[in-house]
Amino acid sequence: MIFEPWSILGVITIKTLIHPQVDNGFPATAESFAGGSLQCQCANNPIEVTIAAQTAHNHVCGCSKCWKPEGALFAQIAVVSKDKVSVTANADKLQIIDESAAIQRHACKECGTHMYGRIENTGHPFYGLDFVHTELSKQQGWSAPEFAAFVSSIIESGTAPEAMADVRQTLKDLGLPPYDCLSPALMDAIATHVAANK
Ligand SMILES: N[C@@H](CCC(=O)N[C@@H](CSCO)C(=O)NCC(=O)O)C(=O)O
Ligand SMILES: [Zn+2]
Ligand SMILES: [Zn+2]
Repeated sequence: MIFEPWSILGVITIKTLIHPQVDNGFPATAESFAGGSLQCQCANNPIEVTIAAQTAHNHVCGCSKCWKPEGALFAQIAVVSKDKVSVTANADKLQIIDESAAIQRHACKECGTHMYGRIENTGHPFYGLDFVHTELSKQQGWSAPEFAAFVSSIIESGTAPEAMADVRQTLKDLGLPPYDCLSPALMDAIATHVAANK
């Protein structure tokens, strides 16, 4: 949250900030968009990851594991088939943050930016999909965010529980329905996978 001095008649307005890519609205998905590249935040020799497809299920995520830019309350993250993801520059700078996590996040050793998250467990409902932060791309047209996931989890990273009503209302106003896990469509997909593998 920040205090903004654009008050009218001396009333100070408090705006809840979610993520720089959504705080002032966001462009719609470009239907003909077919991919682009992501760069880490190093000034020299940035890692480049090329994504040869449009992304899907873009969302803001409040979990403590997804990479967030400085000062953001949420991460913004989408999925794409892992077959469409390749490291095209400075791969030697990548390291896996936590090998035991379901989503293994490959991050820059120098600037800390997460470049892609990969699921190695072939039995995981989302095996085959990589998690990527399209805000790291100079191209425009990536799939637009659709919902907010793991909203209550921001409390784990220090947000006061009393702020949650404002956070949820801000997300609704932005057109990002808030959920405390994933969206109903993704939760249904997980449950369908579990049922099919009993
Ligand atoms: N309260 C926890 C939740 C973490 C969590 O379960 N995150 C999800 C979503 S990440 C992308 O949307 C998940 O699938 N995590 C698996 C993993 O990170 O390996 C917290 O905040 O940490
Ligand atoms: Zn870097
Ligand atoms: Zn997350």
